[in-house]
Amino acid sequence: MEKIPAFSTTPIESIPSIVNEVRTTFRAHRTRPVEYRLKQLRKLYWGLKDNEDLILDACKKDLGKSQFETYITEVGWCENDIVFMCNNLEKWVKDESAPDIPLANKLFSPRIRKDPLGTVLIIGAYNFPIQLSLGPLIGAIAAGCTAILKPSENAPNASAALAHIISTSLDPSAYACVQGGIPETTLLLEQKWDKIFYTGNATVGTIIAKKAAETLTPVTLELGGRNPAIVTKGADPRLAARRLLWAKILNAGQVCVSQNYILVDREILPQLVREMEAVLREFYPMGARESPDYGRIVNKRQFQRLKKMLDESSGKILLGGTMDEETLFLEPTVVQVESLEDSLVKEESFGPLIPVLPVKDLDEAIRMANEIDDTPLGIYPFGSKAETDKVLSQTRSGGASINDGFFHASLPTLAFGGVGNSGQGAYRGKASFDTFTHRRSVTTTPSWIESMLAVRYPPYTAKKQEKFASMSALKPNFDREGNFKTSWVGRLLKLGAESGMGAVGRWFLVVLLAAAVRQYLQRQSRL
Ligand SMILES: NC(=O)c1ccc[n+]([C@@H]2O[C@H](COP(=O)([O-])OP(=O)(O)OC[C@H]3O[C@@H](n4cnc5c(N)ncnc54)[C@H](O)[C@@H]3O)[C@@H](O)[C@H]2O)c1
Ligand SMILES: CC1=C(/C=C/C(C)=C/C=C/C(C)=C/C=C/C=C(C)/C=C/C=C(C)/C=C/C=C(\C)C=O)C(C)(C)CCC1
Repeated sequence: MEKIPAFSTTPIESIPSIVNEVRTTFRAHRTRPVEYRLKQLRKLYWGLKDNEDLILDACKKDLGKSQFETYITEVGWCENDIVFMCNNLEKWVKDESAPDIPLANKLFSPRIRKDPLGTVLIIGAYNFPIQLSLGPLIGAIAAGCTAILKPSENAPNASAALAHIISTSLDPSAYACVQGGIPETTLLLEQKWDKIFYTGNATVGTIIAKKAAETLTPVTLELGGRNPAIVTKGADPRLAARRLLWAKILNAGQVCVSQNYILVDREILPQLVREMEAVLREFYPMGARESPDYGRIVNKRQFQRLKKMLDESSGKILLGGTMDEETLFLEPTVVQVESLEDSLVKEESFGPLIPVLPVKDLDEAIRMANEIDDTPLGIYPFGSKAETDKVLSQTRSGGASINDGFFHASLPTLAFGGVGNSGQGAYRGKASFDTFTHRRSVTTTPSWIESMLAVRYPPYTAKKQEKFASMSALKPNFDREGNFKTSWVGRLLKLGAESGMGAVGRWFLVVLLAAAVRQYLQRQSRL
């Protein structure tokens, strides 16, 4: 197996010229042909495949990630993403015919062309250092952009592995990896970009959005959130315990989309905790510390931040609570918390801390969730269909998994992104292509149509305006009170019902009535 190269920051003075080179390549239109893009994606696939061991080793060193987790969430994930892109790209790059065009305007062949945005900057985060860096890069390549990737310096081995894979697999004049932390990223942000794609915390997200605004650069922000899980009285406590624990022990809880706290109906709290205890024993029969499947906190800074959160909590530890700073081990820890002001609820933990807040009913749970964070990245209600529907209709979030912890985020081709505080924009699957693509509206005016277009030219006359209105004015189907207006034929056909479903119901009754009358008449004629 090849050794992971040592992490070394990219020399600051070289950054402007690296950016300049990829921008020049974009301007030379080299990355536009779909064949070029496919070739780069295929090469990246093999770059990953040939370096799987390197990546497994890097993720183990950076985050104590098990081989299984690195495979399903990082290397296997990205390989599949590339194959999916390659299988669909030729279909997606094609012009789309524009929707909602009146028949006469079809003569101008209105269509949507898919243009690459240009030269883009991708800034990755440490917790899924491969997936969160390569996922957007795969989208950028597919869209025909050139790109600079800046992986997180807080996963230094993964950053070095990525730099190696990118420099040996991809066209170096179009794609480059800049390694480093704040000074390097700050200088990168000084350059002109056509899009910045950032994954990480909201404080830095704000810095990036402000900097991008100076040059009207579009941004995608994949941020965090205080994601609630809600467990109602009607939920199955065993199922909720199993699913929510899995969502919090993956990557030792360093998952943007896992639940930050659980609102649980007071009545079933003891059952839920009992089930959690049993599930943890099943997952880790020798304890989490001894398990080769359980990861570690990324570094001392994050470890101390998590320890402080736990120390400052006035909650009661129900399960777990052990830790070891030397090895960055933090046990999955369930804490019963009574206040929304508690340190474990006020901030995103981004670690294996699991505060549970007892609530009196679903209404209280929804009210609390909206008070804590009204636009989290995900929401996870467990309960009956009526209860989970109610949660969806009275909250907002980037995504949601009903009766599960972040299942929606484990589907690789489902668009993924936040809303409000948890971010803007989305990617994965086709959305990764779309997020780096400009949908350019294009028409072609045929020469032979000129005489018909004369109506648009001066001198303007009332007759011309009348003609134009007769061709283009749409008739409203609503009155001055804002009510829907149907013609008498429509009203007759709908048998006076307000809605389509109402009309179906009325027609059904008419048919039933007619059948009954017919049967009655037949019986009468037989007598
Ligand atoms: N929505 C998502 O997909 C997603 C994924 C992962 C993490 N997150 C969120 O990110 C947070 C954790 O990640 P993090 O931010 O601690 O990761 P991090 O420390 O890896 O930082 C993220 C990136 O920001 C850069 N950065 C840091 N300070 C900067 C500055 N001053 N200027 C410019 N760039 C700077 C880093 O170099 C890094 O590349 C959590 O809130 C988590 O929920 C969101
Ligand atoms: C199809 C059949 C079946 C179905 C089987 C199914 C659906 C199995 C599903 C297994 C799953 C979902 C495994 C889970 C994998 C988890 C993954 C990939 C996690 C990913 C996590 C990610 C990407 C985290 C991201 C974090 C971010 C972005 C921020 O930090 C049967 C078996 C039911 C019947 C036969 C047919």
